[in-house]
Amino acid sequence: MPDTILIIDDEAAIRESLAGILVDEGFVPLTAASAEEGLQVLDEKNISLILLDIWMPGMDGLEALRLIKQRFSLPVIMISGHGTIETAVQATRNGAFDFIEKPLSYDKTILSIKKGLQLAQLERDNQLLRENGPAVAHLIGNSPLMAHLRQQIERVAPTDAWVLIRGGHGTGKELVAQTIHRHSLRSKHPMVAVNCAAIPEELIESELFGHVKGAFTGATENKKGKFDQANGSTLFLDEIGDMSQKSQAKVLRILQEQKFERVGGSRTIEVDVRVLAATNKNLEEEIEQGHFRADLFYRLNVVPLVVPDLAERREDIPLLVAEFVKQFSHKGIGWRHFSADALDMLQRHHWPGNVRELRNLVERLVIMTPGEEIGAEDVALFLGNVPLHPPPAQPVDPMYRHLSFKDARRRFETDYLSAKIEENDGNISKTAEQIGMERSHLHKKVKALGIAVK
Ligand SMILES: Nc1ncnc2c1ncn2[C@@H]1O[C@H](COP(=O)(O)OP(=O)(O)OP(=O)(O)O)[C@@H](O)[C@H]1O
Repeated sequence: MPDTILIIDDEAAIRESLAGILVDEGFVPLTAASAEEGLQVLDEKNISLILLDIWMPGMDGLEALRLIKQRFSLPVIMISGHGTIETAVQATRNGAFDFIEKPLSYDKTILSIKKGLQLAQLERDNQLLRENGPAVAHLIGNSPLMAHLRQQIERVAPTDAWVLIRGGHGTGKELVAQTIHRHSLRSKHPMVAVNCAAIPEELIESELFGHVKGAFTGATENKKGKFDQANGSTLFLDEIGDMSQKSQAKVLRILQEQKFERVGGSRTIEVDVRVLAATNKNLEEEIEQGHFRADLFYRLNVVPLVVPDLAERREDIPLLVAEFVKQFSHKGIGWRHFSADALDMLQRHHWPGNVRELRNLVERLVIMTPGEEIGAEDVALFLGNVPLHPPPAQPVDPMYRHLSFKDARRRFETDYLSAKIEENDGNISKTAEQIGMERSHLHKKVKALGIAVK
């Protein structure tokens, strides 16, 4: 989408010639004949950069620059016919990005505009990276379900299709969205994420679409929404099932026309945004109950992705544990290692909170276990009394398969006691003590079973 550049200059000839140059270079020019008019345009339009004359009747360029910088973070290039070093220094101090002199050189002006736009984009990206936290993790897991999901991601990522990601809490829906974005043509800008469930219903619209000053109590300034921030990039709408009907209607319109209006505003804003949406709600049920728009659901669900519950891909648990141990060790905790029994126990847990629950548990264990090895006892301590997924039933040992219960028991007792007595070199007292049995009782058993003692 082309950048819109605002030219504020009282000389009509300058405005016209600059506008012509800008059109030739693929920008959209807007013009204002005074600082006051320029400030008005800024309130109403989505401007990427300003060319601002210094000497104008009424409010001069330096004062306008001060007001603009207070309210917007936009690159401003000052232009002047009577440039002096002092005014240039003053303008830079007030936050001007560059200073060019009349008569304007075509090349210099375009170069300065391009640099200013690049810098603004870098600043926006940095801001988003700061807001969205550290670098994105990789999707771990080799189970057939994860391999299938990865294939689907690879197929859909480079297209511009909107995607609905479904799955339980903490299964990794946001990570899937990040992975799609990272493999998309929009990946040079950060993805913008919004958790619709975390924002009070009355503020969702303003958060997503922005608002104009005075739209509601507390709206003291014009504010850009997440759709503006994500222009040219990807917007991740988490918990889309929690969005109000009004917001759903607006999102549907963006999907169809890439247009929306700010809260309280009448101007239509065009954006180029790809939306990835996620939900753990049953949207079909929400539609039936009249809470979710069927048309939005069908438009979003063109490429449905389902992130499986962790309990459906237990084979991924050892890999995930290894990855999380690595992440936490980097935080200065030191290396830990999970014993085979501990991993087995983790694989039998039912994980209602999915990967997030596993990650939190590994973090707690890594911090709280003093030794290097984390054993099944440590895991049991932290998992508490939560019922474990029962281990799959083992087939009956062929040795007992055709015996009655009584004979199988006799066979087991004979084998077990013979082995234990041999281990203790035929010493009945030592054996009884080791296996927790009365000595006299063991004697009777040995006799009854006909075990030969050396
Ligand atoms: N396959 C995976 N590989 C590595 N880490 C994962 C994986 N899946 C999830 N995680 C991690 O688990 C945590 C939860 O994942 P995420 O936030 O993506 O889940 P979600 O489904 O969006 O959760 P919610 O439903 O609560 O919004 C994050 O720290 C994420 O990095």
